[in-house]
Amino acid sequence: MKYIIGIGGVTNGGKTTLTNRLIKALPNCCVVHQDDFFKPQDQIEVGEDGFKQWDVLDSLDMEAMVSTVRAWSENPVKFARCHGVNVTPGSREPTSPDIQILVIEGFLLYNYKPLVELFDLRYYLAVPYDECKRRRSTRSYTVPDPPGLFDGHVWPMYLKHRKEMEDGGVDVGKASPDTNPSALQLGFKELGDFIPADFHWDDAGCYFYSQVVILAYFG
Ligand SMILES: Nc1ncnc2c1ncn2[C@@H]1O[C@H](COP(=O)(O)OP(=O)(O)OP(=O)(O)O)[C@@H](O)[C@H]1O
Ligand SMILES: NC(=O)c1ccc[n+]([C@@H]2O[C@H](CO)[C@@H](O)[C@H]2O)c1
Repeated sequence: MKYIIGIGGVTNGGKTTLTNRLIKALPNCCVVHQDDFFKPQDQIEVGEDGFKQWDVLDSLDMEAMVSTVRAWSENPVKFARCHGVNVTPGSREPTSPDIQILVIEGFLLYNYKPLVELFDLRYYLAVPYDECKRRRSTRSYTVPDPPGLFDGHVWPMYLKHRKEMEDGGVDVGKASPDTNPSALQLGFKELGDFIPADFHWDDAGCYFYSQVVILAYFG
């Protein structure tokens, strides 16, 4: 059985942190980071606002990203071995099936149709504006943020893409893992098995951890 899990959401929402937890805890688990598909700096357009437009789909080679995901789908075992992931053969017993997992982590996973339809599970991490801005101000990317980028470009693009995703009907939230067979097969009845112990599942169907809200869709 193959599963593709998306860890999407806002910049500095904790996607990499959660992804690193998941890949340690899950068997036969490969990872794809969307940030590895940024185009070279000289190909990033400068907007009318004067900022390089990093936080848009055009700044990413999404075709190459989808090809990478397809390469995993065609032969997960070969992909895992090529990427140094230890492969444990599962038994053919239904109770312990042969499971291969791909975790895809990134800030714009659910706005590109050829990618969005490949996920079996979608997570979306969100943090409030103040916390996001604070975290971002401590980060140093390969190309450092110029003054004003967060308010002038990063946050407005996050809001725009989130709205597009929601308007487009991409479901990232409010489904209970208790009712979904594919989540159960992965052992996701209690997500806390895989992520920090102080996560909790609230009545509205969202996970919380520290300031992070996790919306999860079990498709
Ligand atoms: N649950 C959490 N509670 C508090 N702080 C967190 C949590 N998860 C991550 N952080 C902190 O938030 C910052 C961003 O985390 P991380 O790099 O995982 O985010 P990200 O979503 O992958 O960011 P980006 O993709 O924009 O680079 C780090 O300083 C990390 O220590
Ligand atoms: N990784 C990079 O090359 C890079 C360069 C410039 C900006 N960023 C930022 O990364 C975030 C997604 O993780 C986006 O908000 C980009 O602004 C990344």
